[in-house]
Amino acid sequence: MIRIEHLTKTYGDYTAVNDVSFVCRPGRVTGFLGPNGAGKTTTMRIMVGLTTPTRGRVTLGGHRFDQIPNPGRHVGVLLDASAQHAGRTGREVLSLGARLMGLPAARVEEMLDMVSLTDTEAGRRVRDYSLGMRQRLGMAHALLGDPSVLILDEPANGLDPAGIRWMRGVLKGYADRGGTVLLSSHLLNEVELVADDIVMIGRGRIVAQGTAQELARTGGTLVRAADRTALAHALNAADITFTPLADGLRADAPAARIGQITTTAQIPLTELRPADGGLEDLFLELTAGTQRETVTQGVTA
Ligand SMILES: Nc1ncnc2c1ncn2[C@@H]1O[C@H](COP(=O)(O)OP(=O)(O)OP(=O)(O)O)[C@@H](O)[C@H]1O
Repeated sequence: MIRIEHLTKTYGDYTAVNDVSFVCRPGRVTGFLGPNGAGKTTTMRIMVGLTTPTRGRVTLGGHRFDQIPNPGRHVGVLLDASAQHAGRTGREVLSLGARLMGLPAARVEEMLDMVSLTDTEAGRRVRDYSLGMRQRLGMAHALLGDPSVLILDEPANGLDPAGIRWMRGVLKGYADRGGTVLLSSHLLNEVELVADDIVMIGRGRIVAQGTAQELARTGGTLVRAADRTALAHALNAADITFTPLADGLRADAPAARIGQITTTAQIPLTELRPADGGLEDLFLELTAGTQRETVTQGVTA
């Protein structure tokens, strides 16, 4: 369990992280989603004691990171795939980690195998690794001590599609065995395919959090009927807000509720389904103004 409570980090008069609170639960993957510069890395660095918070605190299994003896046995960390010593080989990086954590040498080979780094690749210096290979090595290092918590900053960066799928499988399997995973990304589709819970951050503040299903539902329901006037009238009568679309409308209520209302009002529907891109719309909407690009209508289609 990771518990983040009222975390704030300021640099001079700039607030990088602003009163952030959330919990990551065992057996679940928590996606930490936000555009560039939102405050994800800063939050994660505070979690593992690399940055001091201005206010608030983080506990991992009830303890601050710096109070955990042999932290690698409890918390696996991958913050920067390029942080490893460039002059060491992948195998040396893992062997050193294993020795520091008091693990048998066999664990190194096990991990190399798990992340599919071949014998030749493991013998190459990290400076000659591709970004994807560095991420694999970083994952091996994070999992080396068989920790119960994983903190990963953009771990899929640089991985090819097969690598991204592999990573998803590793994280899901890890959570299924009871592990706690926090994974950051600025890419929604990367997160929504693997996360059970999602925390969205924009300009240092949490803008939404909940289960992936809950947040997807906030996309509302797409509903179409031949008689649009009758449909709008029925929704108004039921106090359901909606947004008119070119050939239908998006109602701010679950599909089951809309179905109930339109059935009672005897309005034949031509379409009724959760609105497309619920999470994506929400992400773009909630972080609008916190992004560098201007989000214009139609871009999300
Ligand atoms: N040491 C520092 N001094 C001043 N500002 C900093 C420092 N570290 C981070 N920041 C600022 O804090 C903000 C949040 O940065 P952070 O790296 O946490 O964002 P992020 O969500 O991880 O972004 P990205 O997706 O681009 O990695 C940015 O505006 C960044 O410039």
